[in-house]
Amino acid sequence: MSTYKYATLFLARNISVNQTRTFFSNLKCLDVTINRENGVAYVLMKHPPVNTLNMQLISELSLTLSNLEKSKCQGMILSSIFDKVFCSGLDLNELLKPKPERVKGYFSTFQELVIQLYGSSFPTVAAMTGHSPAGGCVLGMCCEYRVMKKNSQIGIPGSRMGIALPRYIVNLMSSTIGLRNAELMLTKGKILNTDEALKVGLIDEIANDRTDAIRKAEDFLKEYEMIAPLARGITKRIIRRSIIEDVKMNGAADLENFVSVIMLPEVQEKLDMYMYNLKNRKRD
Ligand SMILES: CCCCC/C=C\CCC/C=C/CC(=O)SCCNC(=O)CCNC(=O)[C@H](O)C(C)(C)COP(=O)(O)OP(=O)(O)OC[C@H]1O[C@@H](n2cnc3c(N)ncnc32)[C@H](O)[C@@H]1OP(=O)(O)O
Repeated sequence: MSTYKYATLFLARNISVNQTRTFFSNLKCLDVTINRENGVAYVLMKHPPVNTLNMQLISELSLTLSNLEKSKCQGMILSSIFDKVFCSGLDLNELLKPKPERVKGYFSTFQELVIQLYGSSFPTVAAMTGHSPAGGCVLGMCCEYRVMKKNSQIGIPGSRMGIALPRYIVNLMSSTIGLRNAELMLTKGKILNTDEALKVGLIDEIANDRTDAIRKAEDFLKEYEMIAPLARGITKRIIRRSIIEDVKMNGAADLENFVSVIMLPEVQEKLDMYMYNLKNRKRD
């Protein structure tokens, strides 16, 4: 990230660059810094133009989470350097005309990332600086708290793309917004605006801009400063155990099933049309 962007991010919140340290310098799609004073990690996605989850970004997120676990970080804010988009979801190019082994590896890496983020021992907040469709929504749901910038959109359009979602994604959505809302949202492939998302509990707070989103994320983490990390972590794992265990038990079969559906000609046709519409839609 440029010095200018660091300055705007940190100075806006009264944190000087000297109070932070760069955690990794060799990441291509992420900026990771840790505030020395409170041990909070800022993990900012920076994969232009819209933080599409290609293999590199997924792998870097996974590596970063492993390292944050080892470093005993006190909390993590997952965000984006882009003002309009938090994360545009999985890379549609990976889903179009895929080789079975490649697409299997891709989904398996994403599935592992989901479990890692969902099961992390430290508190996690998504400061969603903009749109968060599909995989972006999933990253947010894996965090414990979600702040989203106003006038953004969030949801999982799987049904609209002709794709039945894997079981762990359905479970994740159900545990976030309840079974009834999840059923309505996922069967329709509904995308919600910020107010609708707040109403069903898909997000917890609305922010005016990215600085406000980060500040609200920090406020959430501050509430844990006086809570024993071990007790907190164990409690979180107990609450989240059933989804994690379910993926361990059924993830492989789920994946096989999912890959065979993705390869179907009618699904490929639908995805192709979806991509065509994305490339040719009127930009706002
Ligand atoms: C369906 C598969 C189910 C798999 C289930 C497996 C696990 C479950 C996980 C949950 C489900 C995940 C499924 C997915 O994540 S599939 C991806 C779905 N994502 C989307 O539908 C988002 C599509 N993108 C947008 O709506 C917009 O790009 C935006 C994020 C709102 C940003 O709009 P804007 O700022 O106007 O930017 P552009 O639209 O111009 O985009 C710039 C550029 O990037 C390309 N692009 C955008 N998103 C993707 C993507 N996900 N994959 C590949 N490419 C993407 C876009 O086409 C533009 O390219 P060009 O400049 O060449 O036109």
